[in-house]
Amino acid sequence: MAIPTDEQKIERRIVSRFHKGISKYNLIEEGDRILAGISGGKDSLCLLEMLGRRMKIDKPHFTVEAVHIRMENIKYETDTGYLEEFAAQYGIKMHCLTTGFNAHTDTRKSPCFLCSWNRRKQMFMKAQELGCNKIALGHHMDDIIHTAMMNEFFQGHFSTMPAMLKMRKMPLTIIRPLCMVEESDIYRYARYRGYEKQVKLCPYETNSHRSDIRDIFGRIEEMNPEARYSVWNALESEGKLIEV
Ligand SMILES: Nc1ncnc2c1ncn2[C@@H]1O[C@H](COP(=O)(O)OP(=O)(O)OP(=O)(O)O)[C@@H](O)[C@H]1O
Repeated sequence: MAIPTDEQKIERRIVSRFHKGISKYNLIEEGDRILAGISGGKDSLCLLEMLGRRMKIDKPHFTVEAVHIRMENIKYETDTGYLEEFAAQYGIKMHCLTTGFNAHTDTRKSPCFLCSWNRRKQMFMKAQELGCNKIALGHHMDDIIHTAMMNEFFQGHFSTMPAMLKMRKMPLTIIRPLCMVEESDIYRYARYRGYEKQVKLCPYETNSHRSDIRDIFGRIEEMNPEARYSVWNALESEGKLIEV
């Protein structure tokens, strides 16, 4: 039997962790209509590829459409043609929407907050217009762990972005199917697969706390390579990964 290449090993690990996350947290059910949020970065492209491939497997039967949202007041140079073609490979329709916000109308809120709030709002509206019951986001295991650390150290509570979150006020559920996939695998897989890097020119993009936490957690993992599983188990045993 042929020895698997490094690319094949990473691919197998991503596919297996993607399936594990879906079944463990029951993220996809028969008849689901999923809208995937695609920024154009490696994580959401990987999400789209995995959903597209999973969709071809017989059970559960579900459908996927994708949405890419641009802010008219932010100089984002995403190649929408590339995103549409990428999605089309898997038989997925990509909707490209443009919206905007005025950072001067509410100076109490940061531009990042306003941008992400508006993006979410557009995503919810599009999902409802398309009759989707779920929205899939490309956050992976590292995002979920770093968020837990940020919430603990800066907000004073033990919580994170859950793998599944049922919205209370609308018939929508947010799912994070890459929740058990590690960022380093996505990073290497994206390079092997030649995912086109999108140019982000956000004038507000400074997320120093998050990148500091990433560095600190990297140090912790050098001390204990099992640290991520420890944090994950703590989140799971405290019921923080599913909100229904
Ligand atoms: N402009 C956008 N349009 C649609 N969905 C988006 C957009 N920006 C972000 N998202 C969704 O929100 C998730 C988290 O966004 P964030 O900006 O934190 O991404 P990220 O960690 O840089 O990942 P990615 O590599 O996918 O850009 C993305 O994976 C994607 O599912």
